[in-house]
Amino acid sequence: MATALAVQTKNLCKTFNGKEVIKNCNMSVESGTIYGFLGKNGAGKTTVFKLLLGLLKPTMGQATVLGMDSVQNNLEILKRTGSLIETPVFYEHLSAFDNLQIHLEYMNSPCTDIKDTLEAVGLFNVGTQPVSAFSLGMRQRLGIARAIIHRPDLLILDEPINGLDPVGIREMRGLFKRLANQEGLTILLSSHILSEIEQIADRIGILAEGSILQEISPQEIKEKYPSGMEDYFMSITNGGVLNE
Ligand SMILES: Nc1ncnc2c1ncn2[C@@H]1O[C@H](COP(=O)(O)OP(=O)(O)OP(=O)(O)O)[C@@H](O)[C@H]1O
Repeated sequence: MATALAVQTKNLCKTFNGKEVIKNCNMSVESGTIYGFLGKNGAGKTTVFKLLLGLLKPTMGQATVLGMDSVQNNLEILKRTGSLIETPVFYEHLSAFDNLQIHLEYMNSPCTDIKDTLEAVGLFNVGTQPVSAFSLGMRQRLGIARAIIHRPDLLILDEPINGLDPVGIREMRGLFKRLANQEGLTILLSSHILSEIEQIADRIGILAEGSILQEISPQEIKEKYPSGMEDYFMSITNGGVLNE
């Protein structure tokens, strides 16, 4: 039986000012799985995320997200997707609760369990304190809460564990796994923390200079590189040669 794909790109290309940043990028993300997106700084991960969300238009090629074309159906895609891209922006003078409420109104979502969502991301007892008083990690947690609160089908998270302490990283890992395994969400996330991607991802995509070099499971990496993810990453992004 064919597996449903939540995300598929075909020869996706994006050029900025004559510079080809995304080049014939072909990726496939199966529904209900966690896909870890790896690549060096500047490889193009955030650009791919923006193309999937319809926030950028491809120069060539196509992205299909939840069965829809990223350009023609970008509003519908945005409705059914939760995302955390770059530094999240909030209404600074308002509380976490109020920020989420405004987001729900904007998304026209019937969801009302704001308190539960705040608890799920570990924002207990933040009460009426304004977001301007939040630490970096608290802002990241609120960004994740905003991405999940309207019950999306797809989560696109750009470096979601940035700024989180070890407890927060473990909590978010548990949350993402629960959302994928129990609620069937598809999660596409990037991180530079290889061990985190290894622990959480069902499948890993390696982006280098705008193209997908390989899509592979953590299990396959373990078999091919018993020395670990770091050696795998160094080798694959260095043309198959290990950088000593
Ligand atoms: N709006 C833009 N205009 C011009 N160049 C851009 C624009 N957005 C991204 N780029 C360039 O595209 C390349 C890829 O950037 P991108 O942010 O997608 O990489 P990344 O893989 O997410 O990097 P990092 O891991 O450092 O976050 C970089 O060279 C960047 O300078």
